[in-house]
Amino acid sequence: MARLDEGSPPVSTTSTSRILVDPRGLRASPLTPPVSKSDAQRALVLGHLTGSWPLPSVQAESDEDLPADVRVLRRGVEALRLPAGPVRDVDCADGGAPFRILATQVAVTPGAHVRLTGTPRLGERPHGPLFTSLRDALGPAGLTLTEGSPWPVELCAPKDTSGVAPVFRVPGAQSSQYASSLLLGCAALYLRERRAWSVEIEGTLTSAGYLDLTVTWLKRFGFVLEESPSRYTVTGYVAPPTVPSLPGDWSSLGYLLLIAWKAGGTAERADTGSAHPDDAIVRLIQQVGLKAVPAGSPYTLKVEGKLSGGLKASGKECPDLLPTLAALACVLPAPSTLTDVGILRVKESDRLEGIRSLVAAYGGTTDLQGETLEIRPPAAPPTRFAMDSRGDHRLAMTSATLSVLSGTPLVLTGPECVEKSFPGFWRQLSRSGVQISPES
Ligand SMILES: O=C(O)C1=C[C@@H](OP(=O)(O)O)[C@@H](O)[C@H](O)C1
Ligand SMILES: C=C(OP(=O)(O)O)C(=O)O
Repeated sequence: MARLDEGSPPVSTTSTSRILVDPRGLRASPLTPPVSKSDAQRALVLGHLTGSWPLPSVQAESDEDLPADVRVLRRGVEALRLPAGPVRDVDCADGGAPFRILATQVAVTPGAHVRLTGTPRLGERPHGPLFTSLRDALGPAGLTLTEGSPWPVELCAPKDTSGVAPVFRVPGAQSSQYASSLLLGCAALYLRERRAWSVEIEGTLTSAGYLDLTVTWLKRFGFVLEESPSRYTVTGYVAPPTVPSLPGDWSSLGYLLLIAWKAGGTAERADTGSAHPDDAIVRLIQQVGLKAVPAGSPYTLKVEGKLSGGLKASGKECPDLLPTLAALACVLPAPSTLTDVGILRVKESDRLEGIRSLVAAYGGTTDLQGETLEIRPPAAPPTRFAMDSRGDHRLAMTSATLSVLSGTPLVLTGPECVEKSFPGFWRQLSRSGVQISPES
């Protein structure tokens, strides 16, 4: 598979449609995020493995608000639930976590034969260490995994894995999704074989909070684990009394809390006990004078305060919040610093390059030293700015958030990509009085 190296050219946009985002008539209103795709993906796999299918909490979501990545994962699991037979095709679209999670689930489903495909961009994101880990552990039992260029990725699962050593080894750099995917595989293998299966992580784990989220979901569904910093072992299972429900998405709440602050509104479905890494937004905005406080109704927050100083945040802790925080950095009175930004290069687009382009489009400047990006806001905001989403949902929503925070109209190319994690984003923005219109 092609590798993404530093300096790869920006990915061209997948859509040429353009909208004008005009934030000059803001009004206070309640804003609602979609269900969290990271939580829903884990819950869907675990519901499938433990007999909760269809998963009630995903069924309860309206179809139009269900993130595309959740639909991808659900389709993949449905293919695995069909009787063994012909090869099944599953299109993973642009979903990194769905693709990586499904690859392992196919590999651990006895006799499954699945061809996974996706966008060109998904194909060039790194997956090799996960494939190597699967081949090393399950190859001796008969797993075959073949890669096209880049698609399809075709897996043929062994019928019996009871004779192999019960451990997956995987590097922690590049993506936590490898380890999360393999740990969900351990849950499947534990249930089938009733023997402990482990994931061993080599080196430092990036985005560690997402593996913690996987562990939390395994426990919610009744799995027993032994944990050390580099080894996670599934050792037991006791069915819980009820099937856990799903929280709202903290990555989406990142945009909505900032928009709610500017518009004087509220953000709903904000469960601070959800264990999602992006709930860090509540703590991080305190650095610049903002405070998220309960707004009366359950799980509802409003944001109070006046902007001051600059921000510091790390891509190791909350990679998906960095674009949002970069938008906030553009309207702060002092420079901000984002550290460990290298991971952003291998997301749905080269987000490091995307953030730098957005800051430049808004008139600010950036300075990249190694893995540290300094963002300096412009002395005076532009009267209007333009941005191309490059097919990346977070760049689209981040650009719109900057438009709202600064009161500056935005011409955005490629707005449809929000579908991946937050299909109702433009509807929510309209509720805050933002005018969205086609731009020719
Ligand atoms: O496991 C997950 O659900 C995710 C893990 C993170 O990816 P990496 O671990 O590749 O940084 C995050 O960026 C992604 O949006 C979702
Ligand atoms: C990186 C993301 O997702 P994934 O890796 O699942 O494509 C994201 O949603 O920002």
